[in-house]
Amino acid sequence: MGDEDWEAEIIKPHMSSYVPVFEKDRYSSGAHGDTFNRTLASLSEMDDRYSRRDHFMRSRFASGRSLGNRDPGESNKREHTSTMGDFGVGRSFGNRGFSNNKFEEGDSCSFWRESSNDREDNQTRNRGFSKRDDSKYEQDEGTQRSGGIFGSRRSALSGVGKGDTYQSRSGSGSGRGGYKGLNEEVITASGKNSWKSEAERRESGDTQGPKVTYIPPPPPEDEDSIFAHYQTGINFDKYDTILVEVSGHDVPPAILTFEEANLCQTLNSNIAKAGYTKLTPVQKYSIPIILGGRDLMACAQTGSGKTAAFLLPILAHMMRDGVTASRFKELQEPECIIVAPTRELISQIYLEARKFSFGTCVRAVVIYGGTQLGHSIRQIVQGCNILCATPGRLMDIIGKEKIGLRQVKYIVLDEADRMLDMGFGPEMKKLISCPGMPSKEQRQTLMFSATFPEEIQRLAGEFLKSNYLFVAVGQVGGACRDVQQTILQVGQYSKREKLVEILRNIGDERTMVFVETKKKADFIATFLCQEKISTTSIHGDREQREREQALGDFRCGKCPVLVATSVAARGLDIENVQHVINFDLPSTIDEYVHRIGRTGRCGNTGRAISFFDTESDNHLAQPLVKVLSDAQQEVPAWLEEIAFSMYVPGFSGSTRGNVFVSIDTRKGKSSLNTAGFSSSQAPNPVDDESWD
Ligand SMILES: Nc1ncnc2c1ncn2[C@@H]1O[C@H](COP(=O)(O)OP(=O)(O)OP(=O)(O)O)[C@@H](O)[C@H]1O
Repeated sequence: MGDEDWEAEIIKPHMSSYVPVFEKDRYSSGAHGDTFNRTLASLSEMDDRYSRRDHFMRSRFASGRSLGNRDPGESNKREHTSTMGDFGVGRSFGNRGFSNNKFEEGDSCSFWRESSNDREDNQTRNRGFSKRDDSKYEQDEGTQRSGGIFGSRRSALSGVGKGDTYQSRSGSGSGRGGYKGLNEEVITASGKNSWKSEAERRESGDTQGPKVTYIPPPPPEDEDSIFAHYQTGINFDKYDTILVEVSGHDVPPAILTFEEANLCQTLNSNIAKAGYTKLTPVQKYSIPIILGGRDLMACAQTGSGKTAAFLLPILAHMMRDGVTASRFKELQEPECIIVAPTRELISQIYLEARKFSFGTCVRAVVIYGGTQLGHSIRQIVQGCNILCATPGRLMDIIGKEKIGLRQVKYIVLDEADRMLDMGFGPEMKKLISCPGMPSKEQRQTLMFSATFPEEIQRLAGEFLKSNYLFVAVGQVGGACRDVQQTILQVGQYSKREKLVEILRNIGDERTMVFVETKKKADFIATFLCQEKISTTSIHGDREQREREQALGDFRCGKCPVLVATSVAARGLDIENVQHVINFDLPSTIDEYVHRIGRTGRCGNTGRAISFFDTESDNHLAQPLVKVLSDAQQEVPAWLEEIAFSMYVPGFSGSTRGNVFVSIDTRKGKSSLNTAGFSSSQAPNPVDDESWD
């Protein structure tokens, strides 16, 4: 069957009554349910066709299931042949006739070759916006309460709202995940510079579309939930053996115990209630540096306690400086601003801030896109010492003059490499040049991540005092050694079968499955539900309420499988995630390191299995070999062969995957990359599609 047949076939709408587990409760009837069913029907139909095709593929190439044992050259040839014959290499289904409503309308082809049409910023184009009257924030714009991220890690989040719909992709603009891209400043009707990009306006709900009405549920108030935590793992003590390097002048000595930090009694009590008895290496070094008033860039492996490494000394300073209890005011002037790239991550950081500031007069507030703007403002005006925010919502609130920056003493960029890259860098630059923002000499700027590409480190200099310190725990950009990494050679047409096989073996253990695009996340989640594997999904096209519900269902074990795009790759700290599966490998090795870091946290062990498709992933072979060997993992011989074959000494042309030049062919941009395994500054379509 040729490409045309395939496309024509899969866009036909079909009815089906099937509703997957991950949305089952919601769609028993009504128009929305119909929509959803129709969508699923298309998927289901497509799935059937796909299965037949897949089956055809397998029977054509009887060894298709054991690609891992094949000679790479042979495998390449086979996969290539089958792809050419059936799906058409180089065809971009995604470029044909997709619009915002594509998913609901049954245009659900292009799961395998889609690119730009699955991107966040495409969905925002040509949407107008109107500036809302600030005073409206006091009005109740309607609520859509449901379970959310503010649950104890142990508590189940339940209660899917009645009448919920699966219309996150309906083009309403309400609560869509993504914001990115056009960063032009906007002069509003009042002549004020709103500091907002088009995408930010959409994130804030400041568009002509329906208003964002979602109000996240309040965080738990009881002490047990606030201090709920999971146990450190058997390898926690091994952190002590990791080499730490601190560069810069006049480095304060590391501390070895919490007592040495000389924190106030309330903080010490909170640390104890949180179950922290011993410092992790990044905490040992960062806490005295921050307490000493120095700027810091810290790079430490995933899951090794970076959040507390900045929160504790900031809180200690605030307490020492006699921070006053903030009270209701129209304009709040926080002492600390923490930014992170995703809504779920910033919510998590907020919960940590709330935990460590428990019993003090410090008030932390979180604001992020996809929620009602009025709600964010209401939270802020009640008092705000520590503001945790995603960049879009932050700039929005600053533009609305609800936040004054004159008192800012600390700025924290979590996932700093992501915050400074092409996607968020412009917002961050705007933030530090906002009127009233103290200069870098007058504030303390702190950056944390598990990865820090060199070019981003250079950019970071603009934000930091010249005498900043750099802490590297272990290999910069290295993977956590507590994660057992396995790379399997799996062609794209065998991936689903392999995934099911693995998940059946895994049983009920919590597993995150990463895929390349939002549509594919839905598709794979639906497919797994059809296979009777309880699954939910999180990506930037889902409404915020749905994203939080999905995360809640995953956290509490209701859905032990979470299919995610890169929106969930960084920072999320979920108890008991035992497995990460890269159904699709990410485009950069840094992203790989973050993804697999969702397991093996805090001294616990975990497993990561990645499907390596020789049609699309060869550029990752070299950096993967490096990451695997640095983490003392077994390196498959076939991967080494591919890595070796990709190596062209002295060549600096456009070959994707050359170790000396990293090129994102989808952007057509290249950047020098000495290690060959860091992300380029240019986000690619995959990145674009998944961030908010
Ligand atoms: N000293 C400690 N003792 C016990 N648990 C700790 C300690 N420090 C941090 N933790 C816990 O370890 C887990 C991981 O911490 P955190 O999320 O801060 O890691 P991270 O380094 O920021 O990871 P990522 O790079 O993925 O963002 C959290 O549950 C946190 O509460």
